[in-house]
Amino acid sequence: MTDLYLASGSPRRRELLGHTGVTFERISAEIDETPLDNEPPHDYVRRLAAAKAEAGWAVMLAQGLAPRPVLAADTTVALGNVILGKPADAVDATRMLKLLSGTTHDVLTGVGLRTSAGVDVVVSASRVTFMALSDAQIARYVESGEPMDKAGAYGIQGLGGLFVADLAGSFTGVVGLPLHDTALLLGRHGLGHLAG
Ligand SMILES: Cc1cn([C@H]2C[C@H](O)[C@@H](COP(=O)(O)OP(=O)(O)OP(=O)(O)O)O2)c(=O)[nH]c1=O
Repeated sequence: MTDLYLASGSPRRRELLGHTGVTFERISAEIDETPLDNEPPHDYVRRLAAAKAEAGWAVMLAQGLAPRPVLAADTTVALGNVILGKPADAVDATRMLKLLSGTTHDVLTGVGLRTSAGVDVVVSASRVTFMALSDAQIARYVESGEPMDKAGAYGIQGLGGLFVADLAGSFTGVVGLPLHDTALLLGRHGLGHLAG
């Protein structure tokens, strides 16, 4: 029997979730990802992870699907209190990469699990240090197209990994679904390899 629904369009999240030992189906859940005025990044990812899980739960009910827990996640890059989401275009990606060049930033991933008891959220926080990037290196990277669907305009699992001089935290959290924290969250609800 299927354990849960994954409210995410991200192929990376689908692949990572498979490692936790749950069986799942995908469900769509679209939400407004605009940060509130002066919203701290930690509060923002927590709110979005919960909202995505709630949105998935609402879709499940509206479509009359079999009731199951709904898992969702949100990843954001934070430079201090500045939230860097997915770049709007190549110019925006270039702006973000210039901000990250030669600095250390936080990558926060919130994971929400909506059950009939409510929504349970965990946040994984990692610190990533970038090498100093030249304008030519940034231009070539933006040209590759890799930054476009990723928070902070880079993918640590791809070419973006070349820029990462140091990582403290969860590699899978940076990619979009922290395996350890997600498995513990699922385990608390009796699901997956870390249940019981
Ligand atoms: C920093 C970083 C982000 N990312 C990705 C993870 C997320 O997919 C994306 C941030 O966008 P999100 O809004 O978290 O997720 P999404 O829109 O891709 O998918 P969903 O349907 O679940 O809402 O950035 C990487 O793949 N590698 C990285 O190194």
